[in-house]
Amino acid sequence: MIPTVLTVAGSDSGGGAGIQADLKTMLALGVHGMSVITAVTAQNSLGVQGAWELPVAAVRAQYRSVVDDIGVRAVKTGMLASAELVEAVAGLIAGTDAPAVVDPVGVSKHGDSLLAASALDSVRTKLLPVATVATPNLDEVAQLTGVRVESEGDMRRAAAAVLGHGPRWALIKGGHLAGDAVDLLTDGSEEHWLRAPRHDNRHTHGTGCTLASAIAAQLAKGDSVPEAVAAAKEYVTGAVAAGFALGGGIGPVDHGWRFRDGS
Ligand SMILES: Nc1ncnc2c1ncn2[C@@H]1O[C@H](COP(=O)(O)OP(=O)(O)O)[C@@H](O)[C@H]1O
Ligand SMILES: Cc1ncc(COP(=O)(O)OP(=O)(O)O)c(N)n1
Repeated sequence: MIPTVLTVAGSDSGGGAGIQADLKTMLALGVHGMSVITAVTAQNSLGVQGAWELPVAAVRAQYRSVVDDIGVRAVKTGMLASAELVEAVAGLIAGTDAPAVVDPVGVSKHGDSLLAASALDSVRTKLLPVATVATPNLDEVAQLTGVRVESEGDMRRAAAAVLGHGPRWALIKGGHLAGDAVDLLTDGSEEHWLRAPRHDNRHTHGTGCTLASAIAAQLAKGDSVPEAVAAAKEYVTGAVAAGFALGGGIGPVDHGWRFRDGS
């Protein structure tokens, strides 16, 4: 049977990040993607023009509809917007027997806030403890732990600080550093460095959502966490290399790159 994966995230009307990126990634990796929408954004290549949260009851109802009937092999979370939604989703994940990939989305590439400042504490104390893998970028590491990463050497300290909040694994994404695109995956005892060439392509909208969804898809197919992250890194690297211009600003990564080049 085709593995099922659930994304709990916000909608990006431009189709490059959020729910739309997640479902495209899941299709590309051969799993059945399903969604719980937490917020709707009016968004394009230039930034976020508006955002509206859904009521907690609507989020809970979507989650229950999917999990109680269809079932999930992995869950991925993205934009959760408010403390109330973070806490509700953390509670739902705690009651679900499936690995959870938590992308603690804080701010978009354009600098638009996607999470209320008042929700940070709930992310630390409620959401990170139920994560199988947490995938913060460097801005999110700084927001959540106070650790500033300026070089690869700082990434171990960042990972230790994230693990201190309870996820089983931390994946520190070095996408915002100069040089190779290097990420660090660790559970506190094993350490895996994932290194890929940095593609000199400004069309990188959606990298974080794509990586987290790819990890969830691979976990649903039965990979271990290190195997899932390695496969997801390969997928996102190809998607960044093939990112394309759309609108007047930053275009999306290409979720369909494997179909287009025939590999
Ligand atoms: N220009 C790039 N070339 C290759 N890989 C990249 C590039 N930018 C980001 N990545 C990779 O994309 C993934 C997402 O990282 P990042 O962009 O930091 O996340 P976010 O979208 O949450 O800010 C990471 O694996 C990172 O190393
Ligand atoms: C609705 C929504 N969710 C998440 C994001 C952030 O996506 P990310 O993959 O981190 O990509 P960038 O925004 O950094 O390009 C978003 N923009 N919208």
